[in-house]
Amino acid sequence: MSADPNLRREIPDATVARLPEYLRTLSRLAEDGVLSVSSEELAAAVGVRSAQLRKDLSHLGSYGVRGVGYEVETLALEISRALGLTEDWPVAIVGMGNLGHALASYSGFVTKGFRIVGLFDDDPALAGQHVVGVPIRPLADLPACQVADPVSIGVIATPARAAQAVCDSLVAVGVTSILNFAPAVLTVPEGVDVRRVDLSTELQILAFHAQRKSLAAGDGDLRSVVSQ
Ligand SMILES: NC(=O)c1ccc[n+]([C@@H]2O[C@H](COP(=O)([O-])OP(=O)(O)OC[C@H]3O[C@@H](n4cnc5c(N)ncnc54)[C@H](O)[C@@H]3O)[C@@H](O)[C@H]2O)c1
Repeated sequence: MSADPNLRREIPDATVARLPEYLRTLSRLAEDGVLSVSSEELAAAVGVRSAQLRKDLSHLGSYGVRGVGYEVETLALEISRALGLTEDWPVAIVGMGNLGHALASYSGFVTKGFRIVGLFDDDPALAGQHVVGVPIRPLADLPACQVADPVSIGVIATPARAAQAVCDSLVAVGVTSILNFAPAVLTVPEGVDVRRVDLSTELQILAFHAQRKSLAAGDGDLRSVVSQ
């Protein structure tokens, strides 16, 4: 049942994208005192086929036990390890407006191994304020902070027009993982990973599917509204 850390790099991206969902479900089961779970039960709870789940978990070297299934805590630990969540990930957030405040205050980060070590904003009115015990500093302080407590992951929550410059500042101090909330496409050197979170894209995809369902149900009114 143990996962070989060397297998990490061989886990397909599509599987990696499903692992957080498996982990979330396993954590809920553990909280409910469930000790073991079959692949069918876990797959149903997550909303994937059980063959898919078994294949995903086999990439971690985790095959379960016939007739018993998977031990909930062991599997949760294996997935956490595969995702790198058993390590400590120091995070800096740049842009401490509405979104930056909400992200910094989200306690779920802490329990998943992400530790906020730096909060940055160029608005002098925010300088010196504390969120979750961390002071907000101007971005010019980033290099000094990087020496004191190096950042692994940078989160960009500034307006789009500032995002590339902020990204460059993060890359300049050696940050190689960036989560970008700004609606801007960032250019980064090789070896730097950028993931973009875009709520409006997700909403547009939902709207597309909602429209499809309405059209399939013969809702002619919506068709005329959409085509205007
Ligand atoms: N991805 C999503 O789903 C999602 C959701 C909401 C908002 N957003 C985006 O997140 C960003 C932040 O949104 P918000 O509502 O928090 O905006 P906001 O205006 O409340 O906050 C932006 C903050 O960035 C700071 N800032 C601007 N330029 C900076 C720079 N060069 N260096 C450091 N700090 C700088 C500003 O002083 C401000 O405090 C926007 O780009 C917005 O479009 C994304």
